[in-house]
Amino acid sequence: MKERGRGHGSGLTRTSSTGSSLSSGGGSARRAERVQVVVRCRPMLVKENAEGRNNCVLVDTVGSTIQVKNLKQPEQEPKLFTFDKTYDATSTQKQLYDDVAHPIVHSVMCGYNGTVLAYGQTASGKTFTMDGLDDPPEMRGIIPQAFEGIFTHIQDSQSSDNFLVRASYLEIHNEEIRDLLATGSQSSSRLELKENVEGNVYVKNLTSITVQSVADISHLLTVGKKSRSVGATLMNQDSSRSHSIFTITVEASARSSSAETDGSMHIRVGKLNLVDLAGSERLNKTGATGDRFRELTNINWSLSALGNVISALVDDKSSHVPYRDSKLTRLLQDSLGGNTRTVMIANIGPADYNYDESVSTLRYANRAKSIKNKPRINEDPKDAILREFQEEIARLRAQLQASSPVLDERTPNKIDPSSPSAVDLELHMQQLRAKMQEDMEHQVFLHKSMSDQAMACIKADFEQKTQSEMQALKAEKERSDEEKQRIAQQLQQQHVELQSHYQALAREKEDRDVLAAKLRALEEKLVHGTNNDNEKLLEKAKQKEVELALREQQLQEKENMDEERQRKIAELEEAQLMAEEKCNTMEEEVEMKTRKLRKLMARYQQSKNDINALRTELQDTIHEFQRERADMFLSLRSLDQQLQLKNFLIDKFISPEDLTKVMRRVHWDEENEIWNLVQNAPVRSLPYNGPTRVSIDGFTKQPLLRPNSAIGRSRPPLRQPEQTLSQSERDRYFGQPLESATSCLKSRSNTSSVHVHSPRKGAGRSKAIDEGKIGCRVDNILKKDQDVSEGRNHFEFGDNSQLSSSKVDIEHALREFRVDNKPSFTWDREPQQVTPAAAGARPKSARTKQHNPRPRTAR
Ligand SMILES: Nc1ncnc2c1ncn2[C@@H]1O[C@H](COP(=O)(O)OP(=O)(O)OP(=O)(O)O)[C@@H](O)[C@H]1O
Repeated sequence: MKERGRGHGSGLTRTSSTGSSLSSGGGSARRAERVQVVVRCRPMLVKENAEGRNNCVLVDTVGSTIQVKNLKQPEQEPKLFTFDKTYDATSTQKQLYDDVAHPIVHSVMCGYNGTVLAYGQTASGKTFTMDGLDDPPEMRGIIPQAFEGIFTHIQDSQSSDNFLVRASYLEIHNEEIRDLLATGSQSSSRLELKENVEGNVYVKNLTSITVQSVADISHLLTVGKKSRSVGATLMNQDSSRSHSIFTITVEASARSSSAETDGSMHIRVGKLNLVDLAGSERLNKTGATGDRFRELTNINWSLSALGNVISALVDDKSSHVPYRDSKLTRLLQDSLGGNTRTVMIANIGPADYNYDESVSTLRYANRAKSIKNKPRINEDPKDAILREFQEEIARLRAQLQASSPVLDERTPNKIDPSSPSAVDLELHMQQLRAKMQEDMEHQVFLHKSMSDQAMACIKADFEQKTQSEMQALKAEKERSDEEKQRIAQQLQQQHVELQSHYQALAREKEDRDVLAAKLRALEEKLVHGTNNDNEKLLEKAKQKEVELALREQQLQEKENMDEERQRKIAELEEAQLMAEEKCNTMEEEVEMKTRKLRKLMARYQQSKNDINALRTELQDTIHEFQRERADMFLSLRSLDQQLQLKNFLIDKFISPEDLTKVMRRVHWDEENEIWNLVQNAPVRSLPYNGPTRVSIDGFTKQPLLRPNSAIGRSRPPLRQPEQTLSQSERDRYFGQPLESATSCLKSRSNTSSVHVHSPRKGAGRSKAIDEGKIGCRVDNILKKDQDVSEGRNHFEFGDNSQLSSSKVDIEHALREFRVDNKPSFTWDREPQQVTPAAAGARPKSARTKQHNPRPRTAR
């Protein structure tokens, strides 16, 4: 795990996953359980009501069935489907959450992986079900309600339990994975899928942010939603053009409390995937063009890959599950047939004009019902981040304790209290002086009353005494001066010691502050339970477990009862038949046989009905298949046209030598599924004998064909651009000035116009194929806008640094071309003057800009 800075508000922490797998580690084994499938039918939209659409869906919420009637063929029986639960237009967001998502959220808090996946046609209510509306609160969808569910669970847990909650948000748009929480330049970069040693798929460098509250995680959802690819379609004003996955990872550490366990701390890691798939749409129904066309092709492709995975999972004979067919199926690998509790919510609309799509959605969902997963608790996985955090917190705490201040021990030696201080000595001398003064005054008083002799005696005595005292005092003073000096030295030394001690203390305090801040930051990332009432908690946990067990039991019982009922009916019928067979009388026999016959007739009728139902189903499937085939054909045709355009451009503007050079350097990047130009690559030996056309997939050679001319005009020579290019040492793609290409084009334009066959005409296409124009590919043309109604094709080019100068050449040339349904391309003699027809054939932006990068997806 790699820290990438702080996020919003109260301590969100960004991390990037580098392969953490949640399903690793020991886990308690569980029996296989079915993917739960529920269906929600939204109410009629205002637009649909205004258009006078009829309702063709009948939802039975009690019997969990749903019937769809084809109002165009009233004689046809309605199609009946049974699911785990069905919800009609009156269903509330809370009802959906409580029934469908709450059990999954609860499982995630216990260490299971869980997935809630919304599937359905465009505008069927997937985003409404998953995200809902912010206001009023009861309109919030499953995702915001799950946030509350998770943090309420944490609050209700014991205060000794620690939780680490992380969130990530990604979208798959046009088969590219984008990080919806990334900031700056990273937000537009596409991410790679990786697989770790345990075979778990993860997204490399996906931002994962630690959150501490509902507000934190809701903020992430809001931020991510702003970056999501959304666009208006004929059917939905705010249609999601990508599949989105909001993932919440909850790591919980709790002491095991059961009698069998040792009471040690365990970490459980649950991962909740909240998936809002992009809506399926028929290509011919939406009239999508340009970017929308490309998006739709990708959406339908990945949804059909998901359908194939579902089919393979429920088909006992199938030994291979094609998870690798799309990014979506790879990311959902664990949710479909893996270690995850999964609920699929199939959304449909009630309007009759969506009959086909609704039936198709219900069929898709019906198949998913049979998928079996094997969820298990992810206990003590090796790579749990919570464990790392807890170990780090313990280490920091120990470090902090060890470094607590020990001021007393380290205080420098105190001054010896027995040694007389200089102050005391001064005081002592002053007292002595005062005493001497007093003595002298006393002597003067005595002197007045004594004889001279006595006086002389006393004086001599006094002087002697004074002298000796003075000497003693002097000696004392000398000692005191020495002492003073010693004390001063001692004081200075102590001062130095104190200084260094204070410095050490300051350093220590800084270290402690850093440690404390680190500890605080780590502790802040964890969320704790707040409940200390153990008995209440245990009771609550038990109650929840009982509820969960009850739910499971009810489900199991329902399944068992169905089986039992079927078995009993068969047994009774058998017994009745046996008893009846024993009847002796003719009458009884006749009666019995009549009954038998009736029964057989009933069975026959039933079988007939079944066969009819199967026949209808087969017809529906064929119908559906044909529709899909038509869609596929449309996309194929579009791709074919693009291919022909690229071939045409290669033929006209890239010399065979250049092409050979490029072919020697191109390399297919398996991982990213793109072609790259490898610079300084060892040159592959490729025999080249004169003008050659090369196809990417085999370096086949064909004689170079000069371009055809328009009727009545001479054919343009290829020699001049060839010469220009052959004189150049370097690849034309790296640095050949634009002017040379332009002049080359101009000189070619002086000769004549170029005539090629329109790719739309069958004869033209086959001729192009005959002439070997198909077979080359350059992937620098990024957009083709097909305006079918006007019968024109627009071509635009995007940024591709590796082929930039070649792209500019081609773009420049295209500015002078018009491509339309007529069986020829017209190339004006004067390239700067675009004919009115050509002007109509190109979007304005493409004509006015020299370099026209691919327009960004609308968000
Ligand atoms: N249960 C519902 N109750 C009321 N309105 C709903 C319900 N479900 C969907 N809608 C409305 O239907 C419209 C389309 O819904 P939504 O955008 O959720 O569809 P979608 O399936 O996500 O479409 P797309 O795949 O194009 O993104 C929205 O205006 C939404 O408010």
